[in-house]
Amino acid sequence: MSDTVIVNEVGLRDGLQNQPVTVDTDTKARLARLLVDAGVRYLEPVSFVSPKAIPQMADAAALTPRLPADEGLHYTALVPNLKGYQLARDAGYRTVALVLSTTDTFNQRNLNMSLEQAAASCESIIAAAREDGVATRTYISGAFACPYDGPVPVSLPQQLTGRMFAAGSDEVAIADTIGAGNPKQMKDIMTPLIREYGADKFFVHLHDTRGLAAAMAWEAADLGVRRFDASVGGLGGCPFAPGATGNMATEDLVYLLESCGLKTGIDIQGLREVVTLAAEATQRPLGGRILEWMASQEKRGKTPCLW
Ligand SMILES: CC(C)(COP(=O)([O-])OP(=O)([O-])OC[C@H]1O[C@@H](n2cnc3c(N)ncnc32)[C@H](O)[C@@H]1OP(=O)([O-])[O-])[C@@H](O)C(=O)NCCC(=O)NCCSC(=O)C[C@@](C)(O)CC(=O)[O-]
Repeated sequence: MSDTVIVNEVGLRDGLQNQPVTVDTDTKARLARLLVDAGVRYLEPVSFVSPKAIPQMADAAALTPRLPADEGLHYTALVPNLKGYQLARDAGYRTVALVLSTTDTFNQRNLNMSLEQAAASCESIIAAAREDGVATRTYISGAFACPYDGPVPVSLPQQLTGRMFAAGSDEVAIADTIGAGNPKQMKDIMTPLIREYGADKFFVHLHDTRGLAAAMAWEAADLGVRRFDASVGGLGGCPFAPGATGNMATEDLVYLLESCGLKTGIDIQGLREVVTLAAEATQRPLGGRILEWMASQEKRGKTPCLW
């Protein structure tokens, strides 16, 4: 099992999409630069969605050419439908993230589609992307619980994952949208999926609503998952998922993984600078537990020693 982990930074997309303050394009570009300087190599900075649904993402096309172009960076754009896919492809994205939720209600609220319509829409996007040589990652949203209908059986995300792989999705991201899952559920969902498709096909996307994100991330890592989403400072949440608080903070995920011997290539001190700018831009306090601890050490005149 590899000890290298891909951490996909979704702060600029998931993190900023539901902030009451719309962060301007210039600041988003500065945040991206700081993230890359901190060692982040995978970023999901934009979504090509209806500006009426998510005004905070209306600058996706304008932001794209302003993102760092260093070698070795991997960008993903979230797309909710074929139109979004075409916009992302035309903007130059070589990987797109699709969204399929586990219930009719959630798909309806998020995409104005039934579950069946959303699944069929994902299938059309995947087919188009395959023709264009664009890679696809499909989010199975509400994999642990639906924000509207409550807990979902483990068979449901498994079945939708199978359908998306059968359609040709390159990867699947298992998402705990409202942070309602637990490590046992993680194990129950992921074990058969990993056995069937291989751990390297999966991302895990966690929200830390009830404080179990770190335990779930570690459970997934223990099962062999080496790809995670996270959001700097713990920004985030789907605007159409009541109760969705921030994503697992990138700095907490990095601390968890690195302290257990896995390699992320991301520097927590570097992330601190991103969090400072993100907090200023969103006008709210931000930061994971590890940053709180570091600040408390410094307050006592100590240099925080992480490892
Ligand atoms: C899917 C739609 C568009 C359906 O919305 P609709 O109103 O049914 O769409 P429509 O096809 O009737 O079009 C309505 C208008 O939107 C335009 N339009 C249509 N599509 C696009 C597009 N792609 N980009 C830009 N514009 C678009 C279209 O051209 C038209 O413009 P008008 O003629 O009125 O001027 C809408 O519901 C939507 O954009 N939803 C996005 C919702 C969203 O972004 N949610 C958050 C992301 S998911 C998430 O955060 C969860 C995740 C991934 O992080 C994982 C987890 O935690 O679970």
